[in-house]
Order: sequence, then C-alpha cells, then structure tokens
Amino acid sequence: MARNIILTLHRNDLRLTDNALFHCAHEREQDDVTHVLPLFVFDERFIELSGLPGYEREGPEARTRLCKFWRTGAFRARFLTEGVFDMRNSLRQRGSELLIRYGLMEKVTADIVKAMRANGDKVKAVYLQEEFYSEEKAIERKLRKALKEVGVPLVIYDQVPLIHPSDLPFAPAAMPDVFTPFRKRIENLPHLGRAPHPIPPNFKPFPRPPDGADLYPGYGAQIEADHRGLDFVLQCLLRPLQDTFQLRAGSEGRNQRSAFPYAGGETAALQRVEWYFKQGGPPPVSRYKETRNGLLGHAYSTKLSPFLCLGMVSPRTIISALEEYEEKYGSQQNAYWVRFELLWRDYFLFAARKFGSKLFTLGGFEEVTDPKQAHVKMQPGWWKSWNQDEPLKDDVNSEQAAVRWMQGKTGVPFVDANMAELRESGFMSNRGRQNVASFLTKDCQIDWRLGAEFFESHLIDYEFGNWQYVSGVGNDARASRQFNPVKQGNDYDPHGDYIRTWLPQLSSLPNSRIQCPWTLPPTEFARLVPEGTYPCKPVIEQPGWKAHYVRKGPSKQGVPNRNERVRNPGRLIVGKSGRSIEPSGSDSDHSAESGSTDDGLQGAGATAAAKAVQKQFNHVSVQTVREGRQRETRVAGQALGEAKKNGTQGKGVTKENVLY
Ligand SMILES: Cc1cc2nc3c(=O)[nH]c(=O)nc-3n(C[C@H](O)[C@H](O)[C@H](O)COP(=O)(O)OP(=O)(O)OC[C@H]3O[C@@H](n4cnc5c(N)ncnc54)[C@H](O)[C@@H]3O)c2cc1C
Repeated sequence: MARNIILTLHRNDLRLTDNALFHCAHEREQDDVTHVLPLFVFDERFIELSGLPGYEREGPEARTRLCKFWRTGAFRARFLTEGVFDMRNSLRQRGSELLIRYGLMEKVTADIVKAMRANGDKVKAVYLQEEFYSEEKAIERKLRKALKEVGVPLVIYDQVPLIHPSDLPFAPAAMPDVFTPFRKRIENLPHLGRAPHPIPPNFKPFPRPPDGADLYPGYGAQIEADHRGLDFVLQCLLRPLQDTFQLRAGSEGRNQRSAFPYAGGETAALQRVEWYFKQGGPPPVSRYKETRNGLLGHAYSTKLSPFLCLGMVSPRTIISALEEYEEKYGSQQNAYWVRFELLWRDYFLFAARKFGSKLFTLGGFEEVTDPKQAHVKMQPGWWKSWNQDEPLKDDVNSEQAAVRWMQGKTGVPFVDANMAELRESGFMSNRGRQNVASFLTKDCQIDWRLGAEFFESHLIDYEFGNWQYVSGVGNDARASRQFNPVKQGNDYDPHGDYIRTWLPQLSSLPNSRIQCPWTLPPTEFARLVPEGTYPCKPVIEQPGWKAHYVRKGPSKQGVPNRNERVRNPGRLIVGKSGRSIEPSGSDSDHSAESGSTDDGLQGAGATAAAKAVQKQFNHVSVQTVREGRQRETRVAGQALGEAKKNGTQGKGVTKENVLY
C-alpha cells in the first residue's frame, strides 16, 4: 500500500519539544499521514563539507562574504553536529529516525522526494521552519521552486521568536525601529509568547526504504549505511578548518576554562533550563540581575544563547520555566530581566525581517532609517578596512589594528582576554562582546563587518543584529555609545582574575596595572611579562582612559548595571574633517597615541584624503549629526518619561541605560 508521508526538514530547530513541525505532522487532521520523515541537511553554503570523503561541492567554499573566514568554525561545527546526533538519538528512542544528509538543502530534499515517489510513496508536504535572514529566505524560495516542480507543497512554520509574528501588536513591517518602544508594546500583550507544544506522544513511523535498500540517495547515504556516527562526521567537518589561524583551538575540543562548557543538543539544553530555573532553593535565576555582567564560570547568566540559536530549545520553553519559577518564588526583577533580554532577541529577529538585506550592508539599517547619516558613514575613509595581503598568523606583531584585534594582541588586556576567550572557547560574555565590538569599531574605526564575520566564524551562538547596533549603523538610539575598556576592566574584573584566566602571560602583573600594563616602567614590564608574549604598547590609546589608570571607587562586580553610561563620548561628534573628534582637546592626543592612521583622517594629521572626504560631505555631516543628536535626545527623553510613568525609573532604568 502507498505510504502517505510528511517530510519535516530541520534547520535551526534541532529539538522535539515545542517544535511546530512535529506537532503539526502528528495532529489529528493529519490522520491520513502514515509516516513522518525528519531530515537534516548539512548545507555546503553554511558549513564546509570538503572533508567528507569524495564530497564534490557544487558552489564555493563556505566562507564569509568579505573577509573569507570559514563561516562555521570548529566550535559551532562541533556544537551543531552534536545537536544533530542528539536529535537523532531522541527520535530513535521514539521509534523514529533522523535522516542526515549533505549538500544543497533544496536539491537534497527534492532528490529524496523523487526517490520516495519511485518507491511508490506519496509525499504529502514538506514542513520547514521559517527563518529571518535574507539568505535563508532565498534558499527557502529555491526549495519551494524545486518542490513545486515535483508537485509537493512547502509548509512554513514561524516559530523562531518568542512572540509569534501574528501576535505582534503591529504589522511586522511597521515595527518600531528603536528597542524601547518595541519592548513596551510587546510587554503590553496579555501573554508573552504562546504555550509550548509538547512532544507528540506517539511518533509516526519513519518511512524506511524497502527491505535491505540503502537509505534514500544523495551524498551521505553511504555514511549512514556504514553506521558511522558523530565522531566520524565531526572529524570530516573539522578537517578543512585545521590549517587556519583562527579556528585551530576549536578542533581540539571544549576548553575547560570556557564559560560555556556544554555539548550541543536538546538534551543538554533542557538540562540547562532545568538547572538554571528549577534546581536549588532558590535556583540560579534568582541572582540573574546581580550576576549577568559576569565574566567567569558558567553560572553568571543563562548560557542559553547557543541552544536558542540552533533551536535546541525554544524561547517559549524558557518562558514557561520562568513562569514556573515565578509561581514558586514570586515575580521578581530577575525574571523580568531574563524576559527583557529575550525581547532583545525578538527585536533583532523582527528587525532582520523588516530590513532584509540591509543586515549585511556597510550602512546597515540606517540606510533606511536615517539615509543621510548612513551616507556619511559609507563614504570612503569613514571605516578602515583590513589589508588581507598580510597573512593571519599568531606570531606577528602586526601594524594593523584589525589583525591585532583578531589575534587578541591589541595590548589592552580587557579586550585581548575577551578575544582569547572567543578564539579558544567559541563564547564570550555580553560584557566582553560590547567592549571588543566598541574597541574595533569606535576606537580603531574598523569596518564593523570584519568584527561581525569574525564572530560568525568563531561564536557557537552566532546571530546577526548586535554588530550593527554596537557600531552605530543599526537602531541604537545612542549610536555614540563607546566603551572605555580600562574602566570596564577595573569595574568588572577588578582583581584581574578574568585577564589572568585567558592571558596567563600577564599573571605576574600587579592588580593595579593589569588593565594598563603599558603604564609600567619598561624594565618592570620586561621583568613581569615573558618576552614576546604580549605587546608593551597598546595599538591605540584614548585620552579618556587615562583617568582610570589609577583605579578609583568601588568595583562594579556584582552591580547589575549592564548598560552603564560610558565616559568616552562617541564618534558621532563629527569634526570638521567629517570624522569623529574627542572632546576637550583630545584630538591630537588620539592620533599621536594610536599611531595608526591608515585612513589618514585622524585629528591634526588629516591628510589630503581626509580633506577630500571633508569637502565631499562636510555639509551633510554637520546637518545629519545635529539631526542624529536631536533624534537620540528625543528618544532618550521619551523613554525616560515612560520609565517615570511606569515607576521603573530608579529600579535599574536610568537615563543612561534605559535605551538598552
Ligand atoms: C557585539 C555583540 C555581538 C553579539 N552577538 C551575539 C550572537 O551572535 N548571538 C547571540 O545570541 N547573542 C549575541 N549577542 C548578545 C549577547 O551578548 C548574548 O546573547 C549573551 O551574551 C549570551 O549569553 P547568555 O545566553 O548567558 O545570555 P543571558 O544574559 O542569559 O540572556 C538570555 C538570552 O537573551 C538573549 N539576549 C541577551 N542579550 C541579547 C542581545 N543583545 N541580543 C540578542 N539577544 C540577546 C539571548 O538569547 C540570551 O541567551 C551579542 C552582543 C554583542 C554586544
């Protein structure tokens, strides 16, 4: 008898709990469906597959657009593969199976549909999770077309954000551009997110091919038939990444020092949810507000982002755990702040849908929201680029700030320790991310896309959005936000424990100088830091840092202000050159200290190139900066007014942090 099949095609939804694809495939209306075939395709556009024996790529290597880093580095490759095999185990425990294939998702799927047809089966539909980024949307369109050619409908389920798009209090295209109004409208909803779907109690059988036959054709059928497992696949995926400067560490396994020491998969994700929200009396979430700015250990924040990014847990499952916690312990600030952060995730997702391909352009969302300002920042000379002729190696003492940033050798320990953590573990705290991004884009003025691509390559939890925001081309109402890494280091790593963990070569430095080792007398530096292991001068030094070389006041460790105002005002104070200037005569200091004037646009040393740029957009820059400032002030005032009205001012919401 012909079998009636639904094919569930999984991308970033590697879970059984609260997965609309499984839920809907097993609903009562689907009684005529006899079998469900879950499929995962390692897609060569996102992850390099050339390490698979005999694999022939159809397109180019899986590298980032601009900088040509591997798109999926070793940490995410490992985490993803673990997640795929964990899902297969869970399906097997329920009598089902996960078909694992390699290639182009649309092609592999269409081939499988054809093979099932050839077996005399009927494929009723293919179910897929709707994604938010334009590249994935384009693949979805190709898949729809390929399936149309074989007469099979594609059914899409929107389940990535916490808030279902049809529950939004505004049309997705009309979402507020700035976070606070977005959040406030969402917070007025009667319920934050729908209830999660349970795992179907009885999984429909997997449509196995006729007796003895290989699983359906397509690359990887042989691997499956050979019963090769996780280790073999992982080895193949890691093989091409071995030679690169930036990805070696991840190939060697999980780093014991990592703040994210977890294996990939729904099993680990649910254990983490259980531990963070339910275990202990009270569980760790009851200290979230106090600890979330931490840097060391796994407990300071939820550590759910990698699981969320690959869909190993749904945000609705997290909210439901949070609600259980609140029922037991009462509604508190801690729970509020976890929700608040999850709304940031939704905000970036919906912004990605609204702004589409502007997610990847130099001018970012601002090209739409503030074209004049974006125009200024897209002029040649505004951003510095990375001269890729210089090979990326670990042992260079590069003149290029971009290279030093990637190496974790800028000479600014708080930045470098965070970069070391990223490179050696695939994770970085939120505090660290804000600082290294600000350092790259605001201090060193390097094209933000380099940072975004470097993160894409290294992070286990990579998602778009934050880089635009931090570098001032997204929707930050205070685009001038700039971090002072010396002050931040003093505040959040006052004893240098974090720096010593990731930069052991600085272990002997006294606490008083660990954030600014260049202030030591050269002989002291030479005595305390093993030769050649760390730069004796920072790649750039801002005048605003100097006030913090000698630490004053209490440390911020344990203080819940994640978004405090930073002293150093930002680049949107545009000088006559059309470039940012530092306040109170710091301009010349800045260019003199940084010693890096590849774009020749800084301060007193402005070159002919600078003058040309100045002439080109002097008028517009002054005007747009004024408008930008007015806009920022307006939004800040508005948000503060709202905070006062809601009584949230003084409860963690201040003029400084209300916008983030
Ligand atoms: C420059 C920069 C790059 C970043 N890149 C990423 C990224 O690639 N992927 C990613 O998931 N997060 C990113 N973030 C946001 C944030 O740093 C991480 O989500 C967070 O550090 C993950 O740790 P956690 O799960 O313990 O977070 P928690 O503090 O426990 O927060 C709970 C959840 O809220 C969400 N969340 C929190 N902050 C943000 C935010 N700013 N934007 C979006 N979602 C947020 C995450 O899903 C997170 O798991 C970035 C932030 C910056 C400043």
